[in-house]
Amino acid sequence: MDLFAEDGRGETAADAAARAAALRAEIARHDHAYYVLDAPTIPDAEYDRLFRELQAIERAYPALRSADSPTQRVGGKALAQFATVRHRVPMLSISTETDTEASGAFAFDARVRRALGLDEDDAAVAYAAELKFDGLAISLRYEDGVLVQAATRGDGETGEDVTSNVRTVKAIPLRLLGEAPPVLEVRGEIYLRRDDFERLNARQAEAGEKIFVNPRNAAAGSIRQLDPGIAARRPLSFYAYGLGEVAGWTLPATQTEVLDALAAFGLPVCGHRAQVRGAEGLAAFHARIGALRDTLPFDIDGVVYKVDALALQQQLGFVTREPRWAVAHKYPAQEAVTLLRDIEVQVGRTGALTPVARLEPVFVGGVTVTNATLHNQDEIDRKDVRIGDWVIVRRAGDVIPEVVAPILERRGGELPRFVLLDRFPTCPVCGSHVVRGEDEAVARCTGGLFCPAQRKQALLHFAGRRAMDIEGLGDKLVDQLVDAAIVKTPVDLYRLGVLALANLERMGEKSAQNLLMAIEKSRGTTLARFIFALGIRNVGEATARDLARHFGKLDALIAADVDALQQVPDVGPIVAKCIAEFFAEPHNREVIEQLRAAGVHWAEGEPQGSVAGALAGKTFVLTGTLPTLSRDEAKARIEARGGKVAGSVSKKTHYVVAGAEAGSKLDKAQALGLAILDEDGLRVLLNETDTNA
Ligand SMILES: NC(=O)c1ccc[n+]([C@@H]2O[C@H](COP(=O)([O-])OP(=O)(O)OC[C@H]3O[C@@H](n4cnc5c(N)ncnc54)[C@H](O)[C@@H]3O)[C@@H](O)[C@H]2O)c1
Ligand SMILES: [Zn+2]
Repeated sequence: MDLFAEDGRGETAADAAARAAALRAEIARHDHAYYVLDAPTIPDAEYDRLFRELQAIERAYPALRSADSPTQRVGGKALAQFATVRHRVPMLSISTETDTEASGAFAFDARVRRALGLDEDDAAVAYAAELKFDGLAISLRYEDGVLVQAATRGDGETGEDVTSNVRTVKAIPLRLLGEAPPVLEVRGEIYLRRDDFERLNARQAEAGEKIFVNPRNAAAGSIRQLDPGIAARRPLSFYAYGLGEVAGWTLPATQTEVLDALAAFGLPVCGHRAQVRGAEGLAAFHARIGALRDTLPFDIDGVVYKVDALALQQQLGFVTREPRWAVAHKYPAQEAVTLLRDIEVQVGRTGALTPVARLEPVFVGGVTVTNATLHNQDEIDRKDVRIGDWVIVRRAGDVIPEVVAPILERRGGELPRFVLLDRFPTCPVCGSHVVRGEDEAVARCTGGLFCPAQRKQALLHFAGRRAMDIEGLGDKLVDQLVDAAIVKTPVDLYRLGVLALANLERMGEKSAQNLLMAIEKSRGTTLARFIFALGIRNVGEATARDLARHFGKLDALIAADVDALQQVPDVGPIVAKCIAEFFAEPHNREVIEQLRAAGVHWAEGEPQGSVAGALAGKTFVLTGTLPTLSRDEAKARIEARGGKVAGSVSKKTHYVVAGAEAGSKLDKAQALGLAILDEDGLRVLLNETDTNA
């Protein structure tokens, strides 16, 4: 027989029963993922919607309200691996004011006043207003001032004994300050700061371990670790916000004084709290903290209002799982679900391609978000995000919105994996080909000389003192020239006239003339400088010099394959690949041709070939700082030619290479009358100075 047929609602009641059962099953699944596994699969806002729907059905059909409904109890469940702790004073949940606007404060105040039997003539109620920390509730039991036990909330009646993990949290005192009572149970929240969370996740990713969805789950996952050694390595924080069992202590009269007392015992109590009066006071606090929220170093999901007087709290009491004297007043959620419509890329100043998610617009963290970063291909693979997925988007603080994870249960059928290089074999900005090094997470546009996205960076490098040395062509000028589309590639510099410059802001005739002269002067250069000026990835000044010496002529370098390039001392497979890829891009070769046609020139030489063995049997000692070579570079060069580098000066030393601030080694070398070289002298010996360098 249909249980609900007799209430006259027939179909509807049966439907409601089916819907309630489905919701309970779904909520139970999410509770397990959230409270037991610390790995939710949907954002809290989504969960809250399901929960409220179930509450609404149960209100309409009270017969459906079963003891096992998630609406009737506090969420968690103890992990079997931990010993259980019976809470002598239950740890409850807090009801949530669904309205995120100021009116939420008025609704709560009205309920409190009604329950206390106050009318309009009665004075405003005093409240303690606090932050709602987004972490894990914990109960700390101090006996005679010593921490003896720490427990999670669990189902509110029994929690998990996590004492050894909690002992590793530095913010939690192991012994209270001052005259501590025989028994004092402190309730509070263990949380992770946002920066600590980012660092933790970066470390987890590097070690190939589980990535946490948000700081709350990371904090909960850390405290519910079976190995306290792991908890100890997680930088957890703590704030106290209330009391559990207390014995041998006269309670203060208000929540405000309770927190003052806890602070005096040496427990961390958050400074963002206030004692306020009436709904207006609550609403003002909500607004003030709302404006501050993004700048806080940790996540909050709202504020908590508590009736300040403990006597009034007692009078108000509890309903099922929640006290009547407190409420959580939330802010717009920092996580939301939306559809991932497409993945595009953004090309950075250095040519790095960053995948960007194009989203169905969604309101999250107080703004409408349409784009979110996906970081790089590795992240996309790790999260297994695909175009067409429903995804969780997170925007917390001032951080760029991020796609956290796809909701796999909502993936309709097979979606193709996203492979950046397949989708973008060429740069969307300039059409040059895109490569990704084996050792690199990042894909890059190879059109360094040509790509508009890389223009400013490329020009600044080209003009640099150690490259083409164009004096006066700095940041601001490059910005102006590029923004006004006067200069697109370095070739345009050699086509500049006074007229084009005259239109620029803050550019007098004198400085225009000077700049043109500097550009003119740079036409005559060396091959080594020119190669360096091209801005080939991983080709620094020293490598450019090696390449110039080894190949002698630019065309020989352009024609060299990866094997030929690796014949050059210090050029390994990665650098060789970067060079080959650069010259393989027709856009780059075009710009080089145009530069030569514009009169940029250098003396070409003969290839120097291998220089191995030239310094065989010679011993060097390095001291002080050389102008361009680091200690390691100098050593590598000497050794590449068969020489030896020793640590101390003796009669057997052949050469001492001395740079700035050389110490006692130089004195000793002088005393022994040894040959002393500066960097230029060393280069002569290394056969590095010829017309090309
Ligand atoms: N995404 C999911 O799958 C999923 C599943 C289950 C629960 N949830 C989320 O968990 C929350 C419900 O859990 P809940 O029952 O723990 O309620 P709650 O977290 O909303 O509120 C109660 C808790 O607030 C904390 N709190 C923070 N600051 C406080 C302060 N100043 N004073 C007192 N308490 C303070 C305490 O830890 C307390 O246990 C909801 O936000 C829900 O969305 C999400
Ligand atoms: Zn490009």
